[in-house]
Amino acid sequence: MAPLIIDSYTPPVKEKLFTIIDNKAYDITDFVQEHPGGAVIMTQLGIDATEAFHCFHPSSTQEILSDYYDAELTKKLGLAELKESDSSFLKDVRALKEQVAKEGLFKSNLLFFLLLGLSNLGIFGLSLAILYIFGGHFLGVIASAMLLGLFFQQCGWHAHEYLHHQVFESRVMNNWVGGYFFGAICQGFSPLWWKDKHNTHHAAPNVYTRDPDIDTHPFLAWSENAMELYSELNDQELGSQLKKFMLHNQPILFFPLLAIARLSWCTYSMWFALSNGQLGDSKKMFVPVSPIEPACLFLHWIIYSWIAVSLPGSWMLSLLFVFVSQVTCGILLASVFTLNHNGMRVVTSEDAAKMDFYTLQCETGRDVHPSYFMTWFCGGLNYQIEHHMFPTLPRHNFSLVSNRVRDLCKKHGVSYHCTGFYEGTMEVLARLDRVAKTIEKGLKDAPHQD
Ligand code: HEM
Repeated sequence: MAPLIIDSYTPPVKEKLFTIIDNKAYDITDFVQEHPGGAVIMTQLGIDATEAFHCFHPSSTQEILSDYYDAELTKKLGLAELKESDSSFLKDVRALKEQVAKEGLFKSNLLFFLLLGLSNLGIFGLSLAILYIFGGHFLGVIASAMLLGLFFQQCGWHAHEYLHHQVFESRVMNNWVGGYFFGAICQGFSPLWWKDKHNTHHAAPNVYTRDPDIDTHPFLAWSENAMELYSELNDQELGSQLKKFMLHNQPILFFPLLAIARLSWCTYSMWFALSNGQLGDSKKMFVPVSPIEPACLFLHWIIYSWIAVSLPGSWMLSLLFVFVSQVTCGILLASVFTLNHNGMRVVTSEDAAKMDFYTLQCETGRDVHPSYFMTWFCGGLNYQIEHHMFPTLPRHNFSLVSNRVRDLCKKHGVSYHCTGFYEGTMEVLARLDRVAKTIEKGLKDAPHQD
């Protein structure tokens, strides 16, 4: 199943950073620090990046690719002898992608996205109207704040699809409407922080140490591989005791943690935007952040604070408004988000290198049975497998390709998991429980060092 036979050629070129695109090797040693897409490029070092490359770039990037083509590297890699990928699944998915493009399914219906955006702004308007009329009563405040939480959640989905370039052909328009407007001003998330994290997740979903979405230690451990992170625990230290407590109770702590997810993402966003993409970590790769980002984020917090403090009742009602809107959004966003991959197979980098790009995407993703409500509520992310295979496919066309993806998976014996919202949530909790128990047992059985 291995997509390209590059492993055996790796040793002579270790000193260079390279990646393979369409059977050619590119020397990206000096380019990685300047890469406009940031650190995601590091997930594709020394491996076949063909699919990832075509997923993320406009066709214009192809023109600058030749600047990095390395004849010497190519010679060392013996690329002349490289044969085409031997994964029949990969070939079939490429053919499906061509067919889907031929049918025009990558083209978005702008009216659909306009109505979707307007209906969500309607939810915001309703939240404000309730606050205006019933803002002096705690029930009115709770109802308004819950609607605001729903509005925030839906803005997250809008930002997601625009920043995957599903909507407009113009990347600039997608970045403005989805990134600055829905993402930063309405939702309070930095579009670049999100892209940096989310695109890395797409390039390496559920790959241990590479996918930032499963890097939730010490709050939640998603795979037994995380055992190594607990091996140094010392019962005398408060920090260690706390980590053990979190691990032991992770299925119970899961929902309270979801509730603070939004605040955590907003904090990271602001930090990312103000630290020019480095999050205070000097080793993190530089991502140039436009000053428009922090400006939009400040605007978000000014408008939000203004709404909260201008409530007619006491300051307790203002606090209630903030609390309920944050918790509602955190739970609504994260309960969908965790269903996408959590509790599904987690692989090591070595395992991932042996899988082709699409097998990795299918086997680590979970679909949730679609209905009009579910697809709206999840922002189309209930078609997670299809979304990962074709990230630029607009939400309204997922249903037109999902059967074909499922059939291909069946034909090639690749896992395709689709379940209900409740059953998926139970799977996530069961995984948390199993991982916690396995790690605890491993720690108990490990020989003690004196
Ligand atoms: C030599 C190889 C590469 C070159 C020359 C290159 C070049 C670029 C350029 C010019 C952009 C800006 C595109 C735009 O204007 O929208 C970009 C963005 C990006 N690149 Fe690369 N890239 C390379 C490899 C990769 C690889 C291997 C990955 C993936 C895993 C990757 C992921 C991305 C992502 C996620 C973005 C951000 C896209 C967005 O803003 O929506 N790149 N790259």
